[in-house]
Amino acid sequence: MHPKALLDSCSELIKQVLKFDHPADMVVSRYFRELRLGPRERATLAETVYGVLRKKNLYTYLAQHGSGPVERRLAILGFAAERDYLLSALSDQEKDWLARCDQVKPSDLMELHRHNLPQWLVEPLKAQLGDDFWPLVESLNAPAGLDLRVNTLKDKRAEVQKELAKEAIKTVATPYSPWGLRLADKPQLARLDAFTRGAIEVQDEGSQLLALLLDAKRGEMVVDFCAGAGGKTLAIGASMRNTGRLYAFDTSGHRLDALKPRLARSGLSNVHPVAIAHERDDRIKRLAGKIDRVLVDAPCSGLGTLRRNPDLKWRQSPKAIQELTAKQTAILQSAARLLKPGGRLVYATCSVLRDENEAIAEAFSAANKEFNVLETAPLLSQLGVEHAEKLGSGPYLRLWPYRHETDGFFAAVWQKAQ
Ligand SMILES: C[S@@+](CC[C@H](N)C(=O)[O-])C[C@H]1O[C@@H](n2cnc3c(N)ncnc32)[C@H](O)[C@@H]1O
Repeated sequence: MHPKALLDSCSELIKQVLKFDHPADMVVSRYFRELRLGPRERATLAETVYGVLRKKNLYTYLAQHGSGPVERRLAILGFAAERDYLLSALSDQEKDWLARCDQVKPSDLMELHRHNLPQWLVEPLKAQLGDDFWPLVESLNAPAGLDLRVNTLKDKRAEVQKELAKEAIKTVATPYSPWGLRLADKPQLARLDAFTRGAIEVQDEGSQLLALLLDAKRGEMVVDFCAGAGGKTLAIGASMRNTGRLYAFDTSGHRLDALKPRLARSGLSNVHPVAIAHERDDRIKRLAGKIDRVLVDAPCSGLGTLRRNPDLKWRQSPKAIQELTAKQTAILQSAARLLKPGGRLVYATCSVLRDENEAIAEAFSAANKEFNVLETAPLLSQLGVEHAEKLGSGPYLRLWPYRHETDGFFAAVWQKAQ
């Protein structure tokens, strides 16, 4: 594609994404379906759009000056390709403006243009993180790597690693999860035999650790309360060695449908997907007091996944967080009713906000004296995780992209009294 046409496409896609009426990944995929593009052009388009979302405050500030439609100026600033290629698409006036933008130093900028966050997010993060605010911001504004989870029902991690190496795919074992492989690049995975036979799934190491914390065992009755497309369900089913019964609940039948092909590949037959109307659905009530382990991977702001979903910081709001916390509290309370005496409850989110994490866990503990908090670090050590003490914050699991190279995650674990 000619650079001028590619830059025009970038501007058009940025215009669509910045309406924020749909998630960015959905808008990008729809655009790709409509236009016939090669893989390199797709990569440039997607990286340009994501780059603009990551640095929206800075680029909007720089784009105040210059000429032409603002989306075009944003596309020029974020254009994810060689500089010479970009310059060949620009007018002389645009080249001059870009040269002036290049001369702006970080020290000339206001804080807002350096952290690229909405103001409502800055105060809670600074209060929580202190000096770690800037390392967190930098890590959230960088692209994420790619992790795989090896399905240990099918193969051992070391064997899959060798198999991938034969396909020239370099990986290293993830430092904490015993099931994980971290990829050096982003190869096409769907064509690999390891993928089609269900030996690997894409899953961030942090997500793997949440499933590990449930420690589901052979023959147990287990519920994944907010199973979605089943990323964690698959890991839990494998740790149950395909025995017992694993209910995958979700209010979205559409998401549960996406679990089905993954289940077929995984070789699991102990998983029972159930679309529920809400967290007080009668089908859940029938299971009250009968379940050994329950995972609540709660609907949340997703602010721990900004490396992958940078649009979320612009699509969330204090009001949305308030509504989410009410929902999280209600779901956790209903899910807890499922547990047998002695059973384990895990509450998890991919948010970095205290309100969605510690605050929910503390309120639950205060209102439910029969549930005792278990410290996550010793639990993970017992499960073979090395340096698990680095993953804890008080009794809870807290993962941060700048410390652990995972998305931002939280988990609290309780045991119901006998
Ligand atoms: C964080 S996502 C789950 C991701 C999934 N566990 C995974 O590992 O891929 C949260 C899920 O909660 C579901 N959800 C929202 N409200 C719910 C409710 N009241 N009861 C059960 N699930 C709910 C959403 O549809 C969404 O799929």
